[in-house]
Amino acid sequence: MAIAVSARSLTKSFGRREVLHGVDFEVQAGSVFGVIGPNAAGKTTTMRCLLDIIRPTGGEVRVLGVDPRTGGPELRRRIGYLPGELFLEGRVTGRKLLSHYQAISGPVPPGRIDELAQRLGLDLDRHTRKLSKGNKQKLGLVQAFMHQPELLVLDEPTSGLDPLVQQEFHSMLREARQRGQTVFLSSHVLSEVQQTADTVAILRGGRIIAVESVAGLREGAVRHLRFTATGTAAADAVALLGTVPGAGNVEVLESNGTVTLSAVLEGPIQPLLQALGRLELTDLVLEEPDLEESVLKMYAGPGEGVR
Ligand SMILES: Nc1ncnc2c1ncn2[C@@H]1O[C@H](COP(=O)(O)OP(=O)(O)OP(=O)(O)O)[C@@H](O)[C@H]1O
Repeated sequence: MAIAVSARSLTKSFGRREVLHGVDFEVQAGSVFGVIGPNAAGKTTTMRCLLDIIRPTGGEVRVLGVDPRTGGPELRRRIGYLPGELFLEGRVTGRKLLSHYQAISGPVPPGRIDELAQRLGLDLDRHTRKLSKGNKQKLGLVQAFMHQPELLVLDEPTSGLDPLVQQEFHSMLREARQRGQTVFLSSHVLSEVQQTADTVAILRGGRIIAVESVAGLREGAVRHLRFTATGTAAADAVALLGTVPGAGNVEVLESNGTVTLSAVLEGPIQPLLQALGRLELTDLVLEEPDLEESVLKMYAGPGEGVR
């Protein structure tokens, strides 16, 4: 599959201080790639290198097959960029500002700006400097998405958005992916990346410490489960669960001829389902995996343990 964005041994220093220490990654075309990491990890710096807002000190970057240093306006038009901090101080309406951006970004399908603004609940006729933080963010999103670019680079896209608008944004991401657009986004929040990305990279202290498929993370993640069965002895149910790889922390409650077991599962669910198929179940709850714990393990450096 084609690679839409790549970085090889990317370094960036500000003065004598190196903040990216040799970052490597590849983003498959048509995928959603999420970079998560704590404050000052280097997420914004990496994105700025991709857009040639700043220049790398060393290493190699390719964006849509081009070196961003030589891509110029032609490459810029193929990208939609939402910066982490938007400065919208002009005395213009959102509509006017977007039509100005349109001259730079290239053609926007008719009706597209109004459609996006309506979906996000943004009033385009208000002056930009009077907009709240969340509404400025919406304007930034419309600007990034409006010309349906091949690549979307989104720095903390949901920051300041309320949960309903976040949902709408997630739908916009899904649609972009279905259209074959590539998305490179950053976030502090794993749950967001978990919902939207195919691949997640963990950036910490200017280094990529892990790149994982979200499906892989999900498979290795801890899930909580609970089930109730009839016609079985508690000891037999516990023994059965003991045959499932990755099942542990088993707790049992027996009452009125039913047995309720709760446990955690750290591994694939298929063996669990096979084992449970041998029981007469009256209830089963298998929670959505919490990837937080898996990622915390990655955040922790050698000897630091999980915080
Ligand atoms: N223009 C600059 N001059 C000097 N140092 C900078 C500059 N831009 C970023 N830095 C430093 O580079 C490091 C990485 O910053 P960056 O903004 O890339 O992190 P981030 O992962 O995006 O963090 P956050 O989540 O807080 O936005 C920080 O220590 C920051 O202070």
